[in-house]
Amino acid sequence: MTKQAIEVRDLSFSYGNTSILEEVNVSFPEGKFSVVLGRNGSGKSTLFNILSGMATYRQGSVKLMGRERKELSFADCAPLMGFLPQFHKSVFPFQVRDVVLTGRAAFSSFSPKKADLEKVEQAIEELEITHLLNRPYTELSGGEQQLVMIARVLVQNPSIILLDEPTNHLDVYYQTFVLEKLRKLSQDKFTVIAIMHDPNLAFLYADHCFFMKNKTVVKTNLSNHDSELLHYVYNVQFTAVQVKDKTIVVPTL
Ligand SMILES: Nc1ncnc2c1ncn2[C@@H]1O[C@H](COP(=O)(O)OP(=O)(O)OP(=O)(O)O)[C@@H](O)[C@H]1O
Repeated sequence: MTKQAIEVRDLSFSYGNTSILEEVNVSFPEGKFSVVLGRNGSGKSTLFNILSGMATYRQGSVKLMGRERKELSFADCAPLMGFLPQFHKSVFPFQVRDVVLTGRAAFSSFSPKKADLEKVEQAIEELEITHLLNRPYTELSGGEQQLVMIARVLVQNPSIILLDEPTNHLDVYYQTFVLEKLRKLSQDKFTVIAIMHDPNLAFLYADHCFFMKNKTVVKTNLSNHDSELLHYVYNVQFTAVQVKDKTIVVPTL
């Protein structure tokens, strides 16, 4: 049986009196690359903020590797989950090397060890951003900052990697580069869960796609590529076309 890295049961969440999530039930399988899609404001980031512990839930259950999320301490969570939030602005001109190193903070407190520095070098090399190593983070472009923040999550080496729009600001080369990397990480037994906006990139790279609509994750028997499901989620008519063994969808003209 497939093991679930995250199990969400009957989760509801409100900001003040405004209900954002209602009765969400979803499980993200371990060692797979899952993508969450849905229209703007459908609650994707809110769900991720709850999964990552940035927002606190009062109704329902969220289990990470079988353990209730709100009962886990910061130290419990660091090896379990790394999170790339949607917005990450720094006002301090720290060098890229130091920003990435903060991903090891939960493991090394204030005195990084040789192994921590090696992990930083390795992540920076893996993401092909060695040329940025000594640059102030605040002077980087949006896409460069995004890559630095992905490296920061990787050095944490968590079992579950949660990314809110990881391809934000990235050019086509880096979009495919990062998605390849995420797919490879899932093949290496990491659980990768990302929010994305492009259904085609999700279909090309992910093992599973989940759609949010009407404050919850859609339960459906329809396949991901089904134009009927996509119409329901996005209120746009889609035409599906076959490219080799892949299905691609385009808005119907
Ligand atoms: N801190 C907050 N206080 C009040 N309402 C909020 C807050 N954060 C988000 N919301 C509202 O919650 C709803 C869901 O927002 P959320 O950011 O989760 O959506 P999303 O699906 O991630 O959207 P997008 O695709 O645009 O990033 C929106 O209506 C938003 O205005």
